[in-house]
Amino acid sequence: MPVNETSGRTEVRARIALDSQAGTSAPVETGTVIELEGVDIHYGQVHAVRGVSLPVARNQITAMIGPSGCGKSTVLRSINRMNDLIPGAKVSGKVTFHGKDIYAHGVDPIAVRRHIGMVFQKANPFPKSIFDNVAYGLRINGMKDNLADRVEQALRGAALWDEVKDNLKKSALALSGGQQQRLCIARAIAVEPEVLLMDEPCSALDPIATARIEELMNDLVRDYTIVIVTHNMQQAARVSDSTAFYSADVDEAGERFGFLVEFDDTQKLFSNPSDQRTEDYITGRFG
Ligand SMILES: Nc1ncnc2c1ncn2[C@@H]1O[C@H](COP(=O)(O)OP(=O)(O)OP(=O)(O)O)[C@@H](O)[C@H]1O
Repeated sequence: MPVNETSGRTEVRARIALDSQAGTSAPVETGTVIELEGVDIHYGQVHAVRGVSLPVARNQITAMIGPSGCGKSTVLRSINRMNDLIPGAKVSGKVTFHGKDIYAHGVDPIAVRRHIGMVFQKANPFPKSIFDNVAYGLRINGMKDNLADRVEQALRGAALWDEVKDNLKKSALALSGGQQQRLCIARAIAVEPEVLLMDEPCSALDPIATARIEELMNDLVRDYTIVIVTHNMQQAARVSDSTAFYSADVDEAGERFGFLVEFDDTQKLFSNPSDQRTEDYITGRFG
């Protein structure tokens, strides 16, 4: 059951242009921030993910669940063009951000990632100070004014400020795993993205650190749209508003591929799924 409510924020984020040309058309404000339409993803000759369509709603948490290898992370990476960094990876179909195709000619993937940030499975702080980790994206994006304030705000936003405020010059590598993951969240939100993609952000954490991140997600969703990949169905049920359940199958040629089985309101998907395969998975009969 979703534990958060969509915030009644009155402030509407300024619509964002992905490139200079894109800024010329008046954007339409809708509840959908990102839309995947018939997305296919290849790794070289392997057609790993087929025909995924789903909307991502603003200021909500969308979870992606499913068995290992069904393509959850692959789909997640397609949302901010992280797959561009994998040799041989190719995304076809359409991924739009506020109605604009993020794969269109002329769209800068770095600009996409600035608006759609990512937090990875394993915390990956740079071997730098806590301050410099958070300031890193600000500096490379030219957001150098009020640097200390921005770093503080990001650390507060990631619920880490109180723990590190007296040690900002200390190496980030000296933090605990849970603190490192919150530092990575601070680093991601410092550049003020609109969307946060989280790829199994708690899988390396103990239950206490996991609970802190879940609590944090609940706070962050007031200001950000979140998409999380998780192996943990209970986590998806606890934190998300909508859930996408993926599975894998084998085609006539014997090639394994992942696909979206069902996408629905989290409460509905876990209590009354439409598809037998979802029911089998959530009740542990998947085999
Ligand atoms: N960098 C890559 N190069 C080639 N194939 C890849 C790569 N990354 C993923 N794949 C393949 O794509 C398919 C989907 O993998 P993906 O990691 O997206 O699944 P997943 O559902 O996130 O799995 P898990 O839950 O185990 O992390 C798998 O068959 C995998 O082997």
